[in-house]
Amino acid sequence: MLRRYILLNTNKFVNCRHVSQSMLQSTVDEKSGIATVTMNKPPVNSLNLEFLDEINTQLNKLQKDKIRGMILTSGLQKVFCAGLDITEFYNPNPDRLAKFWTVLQDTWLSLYMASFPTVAVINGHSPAGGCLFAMSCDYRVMVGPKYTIGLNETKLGIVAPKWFQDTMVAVIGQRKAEVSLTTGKMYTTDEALQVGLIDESLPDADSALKKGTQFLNNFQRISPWAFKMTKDISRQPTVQWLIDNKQKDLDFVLKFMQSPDVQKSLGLYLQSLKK
Ligand SMILES: CC/C=C\CC/C=C/CC(=O)SCCNC(=O)CCNC(=O)[C@H](O)C(C)(C)COP(=O)(O)OP(=O)(O)OC[C@H]1O[C@@H](n2cnc3c(N)ncnc32)[C@H](O)[C@@H]1OP(=O)(O)O
Repeated sequence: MLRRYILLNTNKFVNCRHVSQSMLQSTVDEKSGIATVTMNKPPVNSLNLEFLDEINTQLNKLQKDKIRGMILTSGLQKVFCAGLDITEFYNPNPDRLAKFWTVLQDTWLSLYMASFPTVAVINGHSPAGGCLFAMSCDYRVMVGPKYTIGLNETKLGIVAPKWFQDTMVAVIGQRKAEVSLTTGKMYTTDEALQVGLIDESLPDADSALKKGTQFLNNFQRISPWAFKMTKDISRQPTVQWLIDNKQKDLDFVLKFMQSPDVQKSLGLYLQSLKK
């Protein structure tokens, strides 16, 4: 269904096609063909099975609609995305955990290999899976200086899977990624800019959205086909492992997450979050 829609929040698009509205709001600017996808799952945009499924469905729809670019951002006050929903891992139902992990794999492949250019406007904290989503976009603009971003899995007593790690290596390089991953480092906006984890830092969400749009406008004069082929060649080494090893990756997660030591660490971490 198409209807005129004015996006509330900080984005000020008029003349937009409203694509969907639930935990995810998506609007397409009719003139530029740029979609703004806003995650809106209070309190922290944690990625559970249903939310991931919705994100993946939306990404596939935008691809079919042949949009010219996408901004991924958050509708929440101070969190871009808190990463994977830890309750999916704690005392899990194995069938649900398997579905959850498979949808995560598929969503990451859809985002990382999107046929259109993508920008993450990181308008809040972005730990773990939130950082993965941001790193999977083609450009990152972060609102500073008070938010943090990074792959903090070791701090939870868990391990970032190979494809999370490879995504970080592709952005900041092997050495910096190794130190960052082993220490579970959360970077401030300034540190993230210095290390190359983000491309730009802006003082407020409005200017960050403008910057993101400016980046996407670069592609007005670039053939979508040339863009996609170039991105595929550049990203193929990072995605190929997961494409070839989806079942192996899933089996490992199922085993790892059901081990008593990991469950104990997760329980303690969840408790500390509640405090
Ligand atoms: C082989 C490998 C196998 C598996 C690999 C698994 C990989 C996992 C990658 C991940 O993404 S794990 C998730 C890691 N995420 C985090 O560590 C983030 C934790 N959260 C925070 O640091 C903070 O919540 C925040 C900075 C994002 C926001 O802070 P604030 O605005 O102060 O909110 P609260 O901390 O008060 O949280 C509100 C509410 O939300 C709950 N919550 C927060 N994060 C999560 C989460 N990721 N999953 C589930 N629930 C979360 C928190 O417990 C609070 O709940 P209440 O019931 O107390 O309201």
